Amino acid sequence: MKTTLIINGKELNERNELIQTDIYIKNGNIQMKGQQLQMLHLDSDQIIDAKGALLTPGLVDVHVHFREPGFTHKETIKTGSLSAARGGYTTVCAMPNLDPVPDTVENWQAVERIIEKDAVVNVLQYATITKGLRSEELVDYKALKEAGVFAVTNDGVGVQTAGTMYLAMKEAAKVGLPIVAHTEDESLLFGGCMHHGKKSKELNLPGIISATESSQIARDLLLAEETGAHYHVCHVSTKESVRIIREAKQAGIHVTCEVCPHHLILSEEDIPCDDANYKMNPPLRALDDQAALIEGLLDGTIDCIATDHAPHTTEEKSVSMTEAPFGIVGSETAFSLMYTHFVKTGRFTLKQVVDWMTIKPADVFGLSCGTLNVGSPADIAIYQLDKEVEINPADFESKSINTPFIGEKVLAETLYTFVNGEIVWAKEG
Ligand SMILES: NC(=O)N[C@@H](CC(=O)O)C(=O)O
Ligand SMILES: [Zn+2]
Ligand SMILES: [Zn+2]
Repeated sequence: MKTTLIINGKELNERNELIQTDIYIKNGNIQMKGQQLQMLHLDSDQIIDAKGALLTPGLVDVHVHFREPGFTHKETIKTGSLSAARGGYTTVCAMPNLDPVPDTVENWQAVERIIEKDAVVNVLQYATITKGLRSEELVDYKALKEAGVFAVTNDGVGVQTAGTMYLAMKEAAKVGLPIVAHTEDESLLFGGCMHHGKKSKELNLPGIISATESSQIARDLLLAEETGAHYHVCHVSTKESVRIIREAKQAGIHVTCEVCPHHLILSEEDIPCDDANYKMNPPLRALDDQAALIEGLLDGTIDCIATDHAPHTTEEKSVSMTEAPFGIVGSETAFSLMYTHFVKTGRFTLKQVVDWMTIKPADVFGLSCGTLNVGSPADIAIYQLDKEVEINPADFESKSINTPFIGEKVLAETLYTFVNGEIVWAKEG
């Protein structure tokens, strides 16, 4: 195993100050941290000069779609994990809307084997809440938990019946599995492809009302209260969702939630025309929703930031929003976009953004990652904060390029990503 010395890095302290830091990596762990470690003449196989760049814990993304097995023309575990690495992510949680669906120990272990073989970052694979993602039969939570599953979700579809969700929470709670929910009441969908509001009227496209999401969260919060389950809400997008989650937290219900960079940065007003690269589920909402998400992060109602990296082919995305699949890629641009839009503009501190993308998501599921503490695995991202680069699909590691942010100039470029002390991604040159 290699030993590595990273010199001339800058690490954030608790007061959001950048402190000169060197990191010495041995046996895959952070062995030592401090200033002028070079003076100690440690034995090191390689020295990486960070040249004043930012060192953060490797980012943690609790919501990605890697499409393998089943949809490998969109992404694979290999390309998805490389894409995560390029964004500075070192631990990601992969959604189970796959084929075959990981709804049994056997199917879940089959995905695990591909992860073991191909993933360049740590990938935790979700199992499902129900068989085949249908709101009918529960999966065997006890067997899945014993096999090593950390949480279950039907992401991509909502659990449509309250009875199924109630039983799922009751059974999952017994074995300590969090229920992670994509909340969408299909009876309130009415064929919508974007937020029901100003823009859907302007473009004359069918809208999705906010209650399609929030009413199912309301139902589930009460079921979580009843059952004591840990209930985590995916990609919160409406002001009503934020409000009821805030109230639920105050009432002591065990609820956590995530928000995506695109819902923080964009609103329906930013959709220029019928362009499917602006189509994702949940959709870009109104300006007051966007404001509520930002406020929700700031007051702790929203726990963390997750990308919902959802690759689809260019062909699938070159049709009308009414026809195209929902979803945009996000792993490679998340940190740069958050830094550029929120830190550079003074709306969030760098420390807040880093925490929401590292230790906070790790804490939601009790994962032992997301820090640069001595003794922890050397999962590290190095970012050059001050250089502007254009988001260019030619640079993407992902198989897919479906994002509305192409062509945007952003700061905070990833220079290196380390997982267990090994470089898994490095900027060329
Ligand atoms: N977010 C999306 O718009 N799409 C996701 C499914 C999901 O996360 O709901 C996908 O799998 O493509
Ligand atoms: Zn979803
Ligand atoms: Zn998703």
